[in-house]
Amino acid sequence: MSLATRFFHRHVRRNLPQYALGFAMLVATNYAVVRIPTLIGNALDALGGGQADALAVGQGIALELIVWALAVVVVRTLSRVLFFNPGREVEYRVSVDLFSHLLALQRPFFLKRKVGELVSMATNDTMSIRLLIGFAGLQVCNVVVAVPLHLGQMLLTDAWLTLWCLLPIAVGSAYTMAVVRRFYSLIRVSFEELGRLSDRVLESYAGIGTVRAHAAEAAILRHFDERNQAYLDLQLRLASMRAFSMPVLGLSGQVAAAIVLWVGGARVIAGELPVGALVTFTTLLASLVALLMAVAWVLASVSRGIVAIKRVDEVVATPDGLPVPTDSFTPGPPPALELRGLTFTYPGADEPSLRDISFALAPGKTLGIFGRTGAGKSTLIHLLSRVYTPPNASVFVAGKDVTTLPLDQLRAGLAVVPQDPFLFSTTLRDNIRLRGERTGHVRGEDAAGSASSSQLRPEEADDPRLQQVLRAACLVDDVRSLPEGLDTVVGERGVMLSGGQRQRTALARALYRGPGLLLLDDVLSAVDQGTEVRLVAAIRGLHDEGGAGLMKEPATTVIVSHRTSVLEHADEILVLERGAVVERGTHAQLIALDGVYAETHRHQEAAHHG
Ligand SMILES: Nc1ncnc2c1ncn2[C@@H]1O[C@H](COP(=O)(O)OP(=O)(O)OP(=O)(O)O)[C@@H](O)[C@H]1O
Repeated sequence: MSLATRFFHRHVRRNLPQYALGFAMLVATNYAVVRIPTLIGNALDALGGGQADALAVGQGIALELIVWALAVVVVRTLSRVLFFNPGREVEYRVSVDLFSHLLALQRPFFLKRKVGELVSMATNDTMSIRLLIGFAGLQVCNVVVAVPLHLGQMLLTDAWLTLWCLLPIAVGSAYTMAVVRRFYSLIRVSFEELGRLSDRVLESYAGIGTVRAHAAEAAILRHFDERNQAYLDLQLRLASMRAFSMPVLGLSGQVAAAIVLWVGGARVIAGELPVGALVTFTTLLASLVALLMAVAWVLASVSRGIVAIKRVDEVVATPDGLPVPTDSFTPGPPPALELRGLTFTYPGADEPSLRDISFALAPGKTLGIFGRTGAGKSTLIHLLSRVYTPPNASVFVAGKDVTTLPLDQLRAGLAVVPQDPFLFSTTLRDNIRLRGERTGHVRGEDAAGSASSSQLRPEEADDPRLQQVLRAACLVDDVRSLPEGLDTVVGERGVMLSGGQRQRTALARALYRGPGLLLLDDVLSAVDQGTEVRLVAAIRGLHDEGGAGLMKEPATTVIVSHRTSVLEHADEILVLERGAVVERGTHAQLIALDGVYAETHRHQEAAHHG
């Protein structure tokens, strides 16, 4: 199926009735527009003919003119509404389509495409599509209706004159088409340049703290200026192309008008053409030239719209890269977790980041992952949470190969707290509740109560589960010190919070969902040792605080850390080096082994006590 057909079926087809009605309105508008000059010509001929009832005839025609003019106002307005509104609906559908597909696309896609480029696409390109479908669609349909009607009426008025004036108009139109073709090729470049410009702005904004800390404002401004200048140059080239094409078409219209006066005037003098017919003809010609000039203008919108449709389609047609699920998964009780000889190489990398990793973790048990920086710890978490897809038959959750499971089902049963968690610029409460629902093996008493919304008012802050989670994540004192407590808006990406508070908020978010599988990627790196001890105890004890715990059973937990104190109570610890397991066992076994883990433990203990 071609892109045009696909786009039509997906986004435009359901508005066909409106377009059909709008088209009928255009026919009516143009019929009236063509009829008016004919009436004016008839009135002039009646008045100049010297008959006794000339005045009455002229007045009758004047009244008819008023009726037609009013009709034009009504049908023209309707035709605009019937074209412009669907244009907005199409823009809405394209935006939803693009956004939902972006949500489905996986990490490798976002490594290739810049955020600014995608933001520009979601705003600038969708707007260009709206202009194509609404404004340009109206103008193009108008021309399709109006040009034959105008030419038909001109031919009826005087065929010979019509042929004469078509010549310069054809030359002007050919020139405009050539300009439009060049215009089209530059539009794509201009869209890409705008994407790069947006990306530069976003990146500078995101890194504004670093820029200021290094007094790098001038360098950043210079980079921005380069992109901005490139964009400006392109826009100026496009504007001058458009600026030239209009007057050339206008000139061809003036030449045609001069020919009409020259040739037509001679025929009027020779008595071969009534004056009224000449007036009708020149009015129709002026209207035709105005139409063609509007088309020259609209063709720029058409070019932009077509380029935008292609660019958006490239994203929407990008496969999500996920294997087709053949099995299903019901989020619920803590699952068993197993790795069988997992080896993984990042797309485009030469060396594997994980080599032949195997372990089996029973439901509710805790696995610790220890290793130096770059050892592959986060990669393991990425594969368990399926940020990247592991090779077939290497990662098993509840005995099922994760590559056979639908991603949404798998993710509904797990919670991952990444190393550098993301907070939304909303309240602390909404950041913790996030989806306003829970899916895991949570206690029954409040499972129903808070599933509905993330819009709790302050007086409803006593969602018991939220309070439990705040205690577990050691956030109670922090919440008290915030100006509006849980209703404090934490700023862009949580700038109002410290690194440790952000980490604990992300931990609270994960615990709130009561996941069966909990994946913690070095989440305690920014908290002090005292808080760490309390957090570890809380994560381990969530299920058994004398029946008041968050979960019925302990979650199956994978916890990554540089600190041996965090991993002390894990049921098994894997020590990774350059992607491979070099030591494994419980804390006590690893200390007895006296390898890299034991050595680090001694250093950390000495640092802590010394
Ligand atoms: N997207 C990627 N593409 C290619 N290589 C990557 C990618 N992400 C990580 N790597 C490489 O994989 C290896 C393991 O990285 P990983 O982030 O898993 O280490 P880590 O143990 O979590 O380190 P740290 O403790 O510093 O977070 C590193 O050599 C890293 O350069």
